[in-house]
Amino acid sequence: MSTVTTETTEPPATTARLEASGVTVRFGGLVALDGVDLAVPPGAVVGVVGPNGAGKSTLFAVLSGLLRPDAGRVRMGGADVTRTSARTRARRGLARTFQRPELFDGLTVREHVVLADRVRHGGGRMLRDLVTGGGFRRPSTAEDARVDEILDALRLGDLRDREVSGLPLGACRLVEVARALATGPETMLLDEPSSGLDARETAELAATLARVNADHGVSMLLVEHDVELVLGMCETVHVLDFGVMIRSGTPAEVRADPAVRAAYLGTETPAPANPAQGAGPDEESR
Ligand SMILES: Nc1ncnc2c1ncn2[C@@H]1O[C@H](COP(=O)(O)OP(=O)(O)OP(=O)(O)O)[C@@H](O)[C@H]1O
Repeated sequence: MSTVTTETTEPPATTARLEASGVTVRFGGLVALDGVDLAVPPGAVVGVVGPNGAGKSTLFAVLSGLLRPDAGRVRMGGADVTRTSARTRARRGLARTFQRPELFDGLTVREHVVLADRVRHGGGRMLRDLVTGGGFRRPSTAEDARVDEILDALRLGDLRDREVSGLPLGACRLVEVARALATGPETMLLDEPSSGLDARETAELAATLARVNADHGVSMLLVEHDVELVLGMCETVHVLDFGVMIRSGTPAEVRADPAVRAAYLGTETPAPANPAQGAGPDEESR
Protein backbone atom coordinates (compact mmCIF):
# COMPACT_ATOMS: atom_id res chain seq x y z
CA MET A 1 0.00 0.00 0.00
CA SER A 2 1.42 3.35 -0.92
CA THR A 3 1.42 6.29 1.43
CA VAL A 4 0.35 9.64 0.09
CA THR A 5 2.81 12.37 1.05
CA THR A 6 2.19 16.04 0.56
CA GLU A 7 5.23 18.02 -0.50
CA THR A 8 5.44 21.46 0.91
CA THR A 9 7.82 24.34 0.39
CA GLU A 10 6.89 25.88 3.74
CA PRO A 11 9.84 25.96 6.13
CA PRO A 12 9.45 23.98 9.35
CA ALA A 13 7.82 26.00 12.14
CA THR A 14 11.09 25.98 14.04
CA THR A 15 13.17 27.50 11.22
CA ALA A 16 14.55 30.88 12.24
CA ARG A 17 12.65 33.82 10.82
CA LEU A 18 15.92 35.68 10.47
CA GLU A 19 19.41 34.26 10.70
CA ALA A 20 22.97 35.47 10.23
CA SER A 21 25.75 32.94 9.89
CA GLY A 22 29.42 33.76 9.65
CA VAL A 23 28.70 37.37 8.71
CA THR A 24 31.90 39.32 8.12
CA VAL A 25 32.15 42.96 7.01
CA ARG A 26 35.41 44.78 6.36
CA PHE A 27 35.86 48.50 5.78
CA GLY A 28 39.33 48.63 4.29
CA GLY A 29 41.57 47.13 6.96
CA LEU A 30 38.95 47.36 9.69
CA VAL A 31 36.95 44.23 10.48
CA ALA A 32 33.59 45.68 11.59
CA LEU A 33 31.95 42.24 11.90
CA ASP A 34 33.90 39.03 12.26
CA GLY A 35 31.99 35.79 11.61
CA VAL A 36 28.85 36.86 13.44
CA ASP A 37 26.09 34.28 14.03
CA LEU A 38 22.61 34.88 15.38
CA ALA A 39 19.11 33.55 14.90
CA VAL A 40 15.66 34.95 15.56
CA PRO A 41 13.27 32.00 16.00
CA PRO A 42 9.53 32.37 15.28
CA GLY A 43 7.88 34.53 17.93
CA ALA A 44 11.14 35.26 19.76
CA VAL A 45 12.44 38.60 20.99
CA VAL A 46 16.21 38.70 20.54
CA GLY A 47 18.60 41.51 21.42
CA VAL A 48 22.02 42.66 20.27
CA VAL A 49 23.95 45.01 22.54
CA GLY A 50 27.42 46.46 22.40
CA PRO A 51 29.29 49.68 23.05
CA ASN A 52 30.06 52.40 20.48
CA GLY A 53 31.79 51.02 17.45
CA ALA A 54 30.96 47.38 18.31
CA GLY A 55 29.35 46.82 14.91
CA LYS A 56 25.64 47.09 15.77
CA SER A 57 24.73 49.47 12.93
CA THR A 58 26.78 47.43 10.49
CA LEU A 59 24.96 44.25 11.53
CA PHE A 60 21.61 46.03 11.26
CA ALA A 61 22.48 47.18 7.74
CA VAL A 62 23.47 43.64 6.73
CA LEU A 63 20.28 42.12 8.15
CA SER A 64 17.98 44.73 6.64
CA GLY A 65 19.55 44.43 3.19
CA LEU A 66 21.35 47.76 2.96
CA LEU A 67 24.85 46.29 3.08
CA ARG A 68 26.25 43.11 1.54
CA PRO A 69 28.61 41.21 3.84
CA ASP A 70 32.07 40.25 2.60
CA ALA A 71 31.41 36.73 3.87
CA GLY A 72 28.59 34.82 5.50
CA ARG A 73 24.88 34.41 4.90
CA VAL A 74 21.58 35.99 5.87
CA ARG A 75 18.51 33.77 5.75
CA MET A 76 14.82 34.39 6.22
CA GLY A 77 12.69 31.34 6.95
CA GLY A 78 15.60 29.22 5.76
CA ALA A 79 15.85 30.98 2.37
CA ASP A 80 19.13 32.67 1.52
CA VAL A 81 18.47 36.42 1.15
CA THR A 82 22.09 37.57 1.40
CA ARG A 83 22.06 39.10 -2.07
CA THR A 84 18.53 40.47 -2.00
CA SER A 85 17.54 44.10 -1.55
CA ALA A 86 15.89 45.67 1.48
CA ARG A 87 12.70 45.87 -0.56
CA THR A 88 12.69 42.16 -1.30
CA ARG A 89 13.23 41.39 2.38
CA ALA A 90 10.36 43.71 3.27
CA ARG A 91 8.13 41.79 0.85
CA ARG A 92 9.22 38.57 2.57
CA GLY A 93 8.01 39.91 5.91
CA LEU A 94 10.82 41.97 7.38
CA ALA A 95 9.84 45.40 8.75
CA ARG A 96 12.19 47.87 10.35
CA THR A 97 12.16 50.99 12.46
CA PHE A 98 14.74 53.76 12.39
CA GLN A 99 16.94 55.25 15.09
CA ARG A 100 15.63 58.68 14.10
CA PRO A 101 11.97 58.17 13.14
CA GLU A 102 11.52 58.68 9.40
CA LEU A 103 8.05 60.16 9.35
CA PHE A 104 6.30 62.64 7.04
CA ASP A 105 5.76 65.99 8.76
CA GLY A 106 2.51 66.90 7.02
CA LEU A 107 0.73 63.61 7.67
CA THR A 108 -1.27 62.54 10.69
CA VAL A 109 -0.61 59.44 12.77
CA ARG A 110 -3.52 57.65 11.09
CA GLU A 111 -2.36 58.62 7.58
CA HIS A 112 1.06 57.07 8.23
CA VAL A 113 -0.54 53.78 9.14
CA VAL A 114 -3.01 53.93 6.23
CA LEU A 115 -0.09 54.35 3.81
CA ALA A 116 1.64 51.31 5.30
CA ASP A 117 -1.60 49.34 5.14
CA ARG A 118 -1.82 50.21 1.42
CA VAL A 119 1.63 48.74 0.88
CA ARG A 120 0.23 45.46 2.12
CA HIS A 121 -3.34 45.51 0.82
CA GLY A 122 -3.64 48.26 -1.74
CA GLY A 123 -1.62 47.11 -4.74
CA GLY A 124 -0.36 50.26 -6.42
CA ARG A 125 -2.57 52.51 -4.36
CA MET A 126 0.12 53.93 -2.14
CA LEU A 127 2.24 54.79 -5.16
CA ARG A 128 -0.73 56.48 -6.83
CA ASP A 129 -1.23 58.54 -3.66
CA LEU A 130 2.35 59.68 -3.78
CA VAL A 131 2.75 60.37 -7.48
CA THR A 132 -0.60 61.76 -8.58
CA GLY A 133 -0.24 64.85 -6.43
CA GLY A 134 -3.93 64.48 -5.82
CA GLY A 135 -3.36 64.35 -2.12
CA PHE A 136 -4.10 61.62 0.35
CA ARG A 137 -7.05 59.47 -0.75
CA ARG A 138 -9.77 58.95 1.80
CA PRO A 139 -9.39 55.56 3.43
CA SER A 140 -12.03 52.95 2.73
CA THR A 141 -14.12 51.52 5.58
CA ALA A 142 -12.00 48.36 5.52
CA GLU A 143 -8.77 50.39 5.69
CA ASP A 144 -10.14 52.45 8.56
CA ALA A 145 -11.06 49.31 10.48
CA ARG A 146 -7.63 47.69 10.04
CA VAL A 147 -5.78 50.88 10.89
CA ASP A 148 -7.92 51.67 13.95
CA GLU A 149 -7.26 48.18 15.29
CA ILE A 150 -3.50 48.77 15.11
CA LEU A 151 -3.72 52.29 16.57
CA ASP A 152 -5.81 51.02 19.46
CA ALA A 153 -3.44 48.09 20.05
CA LEU A 154 -0.55 50.54 20.33
CA ARG A 155 -2.64 52.98 22.42
CA LEU A 156 -2.25 55.67 19.77
CA GLY A 157 -6.01 56.13 19.38
CA ASP A 158 -6.08 59.56 21.05
CA LEU A 159 -3.37 60.82 18.73
CA ARG A 160 -4.75 59.38 15.49
CA ASP A 161 -5.64 62.74 13.92
CA ARG A 162 -2.57 64.62 15.12
CA GLU A 163 0.16 65.54 12.65
CA VAL A 164 3.36 63.76 13.63
CA SER A 165 5.42 66.97 13.50
CA GLY A 166 4.21 68.09 16.93
CA LEU A 167 4.50 64.74 18.69
CA PRO A 168 7.10 63.77 21.29
CA LEU A 169 9.79 61.31 20.23
CA GLY A 170 8.23 58.46 22.26
CA ALA A 171 4.96 58.78 20.32
CA CYS A 172 6.86 58.98 17.00
CA ARG A 173 8.57 55.67 17.83
CA LEU A 174 5.16 54.12 18.43
CA VAL A 175 3.95 55.49 15.08
CA GLU A 176 6.92 53.76 13.47
CA VAL A 177 6.02 50.50 15.19
CA ALA A 178 2.37 50.93 14.11
CA ARG A 179 3.46 51.57 10.55
CA ALA A 180 5.74 48.54 10.59
CA LEU A 181 2.95 46.39 12.01
CA ALA A 182 0.53 47.51 9.29
CA THR A 183 2.74 45.91 6.66
CA GLY A 184 1.99 42.53 8.28
CA PRO A 185 5.56 41.58 9.12
CA GLU A 186 6.79 38.25 10.47
CA THR A 187 9.86 39.93 11.90
CA MET A 188 10.63 43.45 13.09
CA LEU A 189 14.13 44.87 13.17
CA LEU A 190 14.30 47.68 15.71
CA ASP A 191 17.22 50.08 15.42
CA GLU A 192 18.05 51.55 18.86
CA PRO A 193 14.35 51.84 19.78
CA SER A 194 15.11 53.54 23.12
CA SER A 195 17.43 56.17 21.62
CA GLY A 196 16.45 59.64 22.84
CA LEU A 197 13.67 58.38 25.12
CA ASP A 198 13.51 59.01 28.85
CA ALA A 199 13.06 56.15 31.34
CA ARG A 200 9.26 56.37 31.37
CA GLU A 201 8.99 56.46 27.57
CA THR A 202 11.43 53.56 27.32
CA ALA A 203 9.35 51.49 29.76
CA GLU A 204 6.16 52.28 27.80
CA LEU A 205 7.80 51.34 24.53
CA ALA A 206 9.11 48.07 26.00
CA ALA A 207 5.61 47.18 27.23
CA THR A 208 4.14 47.99 23.82
CA LEU A 209 6.71 45.89 21.99
CA ALA A 210 6.06 42.99 24.36
CA ARG A 211 2.32 43.25 23.61
CA VAL A 212 2.93 43.35 19.85
CA ASN A 213 5.10 40.26 20.17
CA ALA A 214 2.56 38.38 22.30
CA ASP A 215 -0.61 39.44 20.43
CA HIS A 216 0.67 39.35 16.85
CA GLY A 217 3.39 36.68 17.07
CA VAL A 218 5.86 39.08 15.47
CA SER A 219 9.48 38.06 16.02
CA MET A 220 11.75 40.94 16.99
CA LEU A 221 15.41 41.77 16.87
CA LEU A 222 16.40 44.80 18.94
CA VAL A 223 19.77 46.33 18.22
CA GLU A 224 20.31 48.53 21.23
CA HIS A 225 22.64 50.57 23.37
CA ASP A 226 20.40 50.22 26.41
CA VAL A 227 21.59 46.97 27.98
CA GLU A 228 18.92 46.98 30.70
CA LEU A 229 16.11 47.32 28.17
CA VAL A 230 17.43 44.36 26.20
CA LEU A 231 18.07 42.22 29.28
CA GLY A 232 14.57 43.03 30.50
CA MET A 233 12.66 42.09 27.38
CA CYS A 234 14.66 39.63 25.26
CA GLU A 235 14.84 35.89 25.76
CA THR A 236 18.19 35.69 24.00
CA VAL A 237 20.83 38.40 24.13
CA HIS A 238 23.95 38.70 21.96
CA VAL A 239 26.84 40.89 23.02
CA LEU A 240 28.99 42.38 20.28
CA ASP A 241 32.41 43.85 20.97
CA PHE A 242 34.81 45.06 18.28
CA GLY A 243 32.84 43.10 15.68
CA VAL A 244 32.97 39.81 17.59
CA MET A 245 30.00 38.19 19.32
CA ILE A 246 31.62 37.68 22.72
CA ARG A 247 28.57 36.17 24.41
CA SER A 248 25.14 34.84 23.46
CA GLY A 249 22.67 33.53 26.01
CA THR A 250 19.73 34.22 28.24
CA PRO A 251 19.65 37.54 30.10
CA ALA A 252 20.72 35.70 33.28
CA GLU A 253 23.68 34.09 31.49
CA VAL A 254 24.75 37.37 29.93
CA ARG A 255 24.36 39.22 33.21
CA ALA A 256 26.52 36.63 34.98
CA ASP A 257 29.30 36.64 32.38
CA PRO A 258 32.39 38.32 33.88
CA ALA A 259 33.57 39.77 30.56
CA VAL A 260 30.16 41.27 29.85
CA ARG A 261 29.82 42.55 33.40
CA ALA A 262 33.21 44.15 33.19
CA ALA A 263 32.65 45.68 29.80
CA TYR A 264 29.02 46.79 29.78
CA LEU A 265 27.25 46.47 33.08
CA GLY A 266 29.78 48.42 35.11
CA THR A 267 29.65 45.97 38.01
CA GLU A 268 33.28 45.00 37.72
CA THR A 269 35.86 47.36 36.36
CA PRO A 270 39.19 45.66 36.11
CA ALA A 271 42.05 48.09 35.66
CA PRO A 272 43.90 47.40 32.42
CA ALA A 273 47.25 45.71 33.04
CA ASN A 274 48.78 48.28 30.76
CA PRO A 275 46.83 51.54 30.64
CA ALA A 276 48.33 52.29 27.25
CA GLN A 277 46.26 49.40 25.86
CA GLY A 278 43.05 51.20 26.74
CA ALA A 279 40.20 50.55 29.14
CA GLY A 280 38.34 47.87 27.14
CA PRO A 281 37.39 44.41 28.42
CA ASP A 282 40.37 42.23 29.27
CA GLU A 283 41.52 40.11 26.41
CA GLU A 284 41.72 36.82 28.32
CA SER A 285 38.07 36.80 29.18
CA ARG A 286 36.95 36.96 25.55
N1 LIG B 1 31.13 53.14 6.14
C1 LIG B 1 32.14 52.91 6.98
N2 LIG B 1 33.42 53.07 6.58
C2 LIG B 1 34.45 52.80 7.40
N3 LIG B 1 34.32 52.36 8.67
C3 LIG B 1 33.07 52.19 9.13
C4 LIG B 1 31.90 52.44 8.31
N4 LIG B 1 30.81 52.18 9.04
C5 LIG B 1 31.24 51.77 10.25
N5 LIG B 1 32.58 51.77 10.29
C6 LIG B 1 33.40 51.34 11.43
O1 LIG B 1 32.99 50.02 11.75
C7 LIG B 1 32.99 49.84 13.16
C8 LIG B 1 31.59 49.43 13.59
O2 LIG B 1 30.75 50.57 13.43
P1 LIG B 1 29.19 50.53 13.74
O3 LIG B 1 28.65 51.87 13.38
O4 LIG B 1 28.58 49.34 13.11
O5 LIG B 1 29.19 50.36 15.35
P2 LIG B 1 28.00 50.60 16.35
O6 LIG B 1 28.05 49.48 17.34
O7 LIG B 1 26.72 50.77 15.61
O8 LIG B 1 28.42 51.95 17.03
P3 LIG B 1 27.46 53.14 17.61
O9 LIG B 1 26.78 52.57 18.79
O10 LIG B 1 28.46 54.20 17.96
O11 LIG B 1 26.53 53.54 16.50
C9 LIG B 1 33.46 51.15 13.77
O12 LIG B 1 34.84 51.05 14.01
C10 LIG B 1 33.17 52.17 12.68
O13 LIG B 1 34.06 53.26 12.77
